[in-house]
Amino acid sequence: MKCSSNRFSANTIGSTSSMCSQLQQMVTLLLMATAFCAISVVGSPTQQPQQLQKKEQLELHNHHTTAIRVQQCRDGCLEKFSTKSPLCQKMPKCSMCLNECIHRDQSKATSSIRETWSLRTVSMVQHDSLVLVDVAWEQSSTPFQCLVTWEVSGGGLMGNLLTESFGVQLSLWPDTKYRVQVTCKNKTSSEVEKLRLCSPFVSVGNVWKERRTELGQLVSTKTVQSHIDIIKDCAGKMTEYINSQDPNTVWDIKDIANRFTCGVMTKYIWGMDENTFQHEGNYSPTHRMATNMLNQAMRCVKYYGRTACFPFLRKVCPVRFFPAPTEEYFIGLAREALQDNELKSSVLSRLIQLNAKNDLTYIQMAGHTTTVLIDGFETVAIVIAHCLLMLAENQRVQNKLRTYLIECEEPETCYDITTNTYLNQCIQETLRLFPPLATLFKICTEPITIENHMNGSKVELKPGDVIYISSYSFHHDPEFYDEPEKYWPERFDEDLGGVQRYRDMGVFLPFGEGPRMCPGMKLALMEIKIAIMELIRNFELVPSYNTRYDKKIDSDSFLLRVHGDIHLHIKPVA
Ligand code: HEM
Repeated sequence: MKCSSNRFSANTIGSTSSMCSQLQQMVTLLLMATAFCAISVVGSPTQQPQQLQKKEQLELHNHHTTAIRVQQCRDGCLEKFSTKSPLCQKMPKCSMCLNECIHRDQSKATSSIRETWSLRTVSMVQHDSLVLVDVAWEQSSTPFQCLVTWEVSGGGLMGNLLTESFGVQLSLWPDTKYRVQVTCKNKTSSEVEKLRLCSPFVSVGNVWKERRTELGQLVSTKTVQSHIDIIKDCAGKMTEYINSQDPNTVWDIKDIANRFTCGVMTKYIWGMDENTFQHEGNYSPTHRMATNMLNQAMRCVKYYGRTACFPFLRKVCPVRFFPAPTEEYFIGLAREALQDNELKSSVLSRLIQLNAKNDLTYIQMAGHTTTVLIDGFETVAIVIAHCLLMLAENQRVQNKLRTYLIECEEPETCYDITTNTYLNQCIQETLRLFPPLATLFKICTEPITIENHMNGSKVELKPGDVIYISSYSFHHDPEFYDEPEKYWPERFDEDLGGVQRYRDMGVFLPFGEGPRMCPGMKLALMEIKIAIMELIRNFELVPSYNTRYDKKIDSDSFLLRVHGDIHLHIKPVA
């Protein structure tokens, strides 16, 4: 009897020995009359398909591909552990890498697998010239997919099958020693990804606190302030791009705004200079990936809406939030950028600092980079586009803003997002009319009774209740805002109480409210301000023959935005 193990038994090897003695007793009894069976449990419930492929490769090319093995091992280590870990990092240590990796995997493994699953032989019965062996493992509430492989010990004949049940019957030769392996992966987590789960948006409890604190450092006031020049530089490229085209061009300003925010984000996060304005009629590689990622996320949110009453459908037919190739792309990007000796952005440096403190994995670090990108680039672009549309339609406001920007005695105050300038008022008024996230979702954590002051009725809420708050409804309610459909930035004048007055009433919520309030607000506002300043100082925005005046909202989008393209003329200021 042999209980063999394998490097991919990362989380399981430790348990094998304890199971082994159990099995030995059972098997010894049965085997005397029938067959020998050596069983090892391989893998963990969360193992990814990619790892399965690696395992197959590893075993198939056993003697020829040491280099590949070492590389795979290193990749595995870096994903599982962290950049801090000296494990598998340096070329000279390659030969030791595999052993160290296995060793570390083993020590990590023991506890987790014992809690989660174990493998056992239920029966072995001789039937004619074969032995029918029932092998079973523990049931789980999460959908699993398991690959069962068996081979004659010492190499040789092999069979395999894929199952979603918790046991299989194998037909084996008698008097033969077999090695049976079961590798399970959690269907949900492998098909519905790694990066999304790193966002505070989808986290709760202590995990949320950790993720939120980490992310907060990547978008803190200090970090944002230190990136003003980067944002200005991208805004300068936007001006050059517009100037390089025919002044009579009818522009799709959503597209312009998107190129701007994507350019800012690639520089802000990875320190990469991808001039997103150079790829005319096309997008830069990162812009393309980000767009694919976002579009799929939007489809997924829609799917969640449609299945709200039948959540079990999501288990039967899971839909990815981010497409797998984009996920691989951004994990690769993060890994490369973080391994580079010269860290090219302060976000990367912060991630390394966080890693030193919290021992983050590559996936977690990559997760933070995609959170900043995906939560930021489209929302910010939409606000810029809507603001430009409003300014084009309201020449009075546009002229007043331009005069203010040109005459601004202390240009530095323009970059201060807290001072109540006319620029800020124009942006806030845009956010009021078009809050990109028009509905907030909250989960009740303690019992509370909410009273309707209009008619005295009461609603009792209990922990776990989901609350939807329509910021859009508050923003458009004539009870709080005079002529709510009018674009009138002066409503936020300091003399009238400023934005704070509406926030105090709880009726101005473009970035949400409470502990879950948007952590990217400062970054978003800084980008919007710099883009609007640049364009209004240099250009006049004029509606074109096909500008949408009806402001019909895109009913197909999770983010609130005007339907279709937003067309405008952008003419150099005379
Ligand atoms: C104009 C642009 C943006 C708008 C209008 C916006 C709006 C919002 C809103 C309304 C929420 C929900 C808040 C709540 O439930 O109370 C939110 C959450 C969030 N936003 Fe933003 N956001 C913007 C840009 C960004 C940027 C640039 C980032 C990048 C870091 C970001 C990251 C997040 C994250 C991670 C959450 C979840 C926070 C949590 O659950 O703790 N957002 N955002």
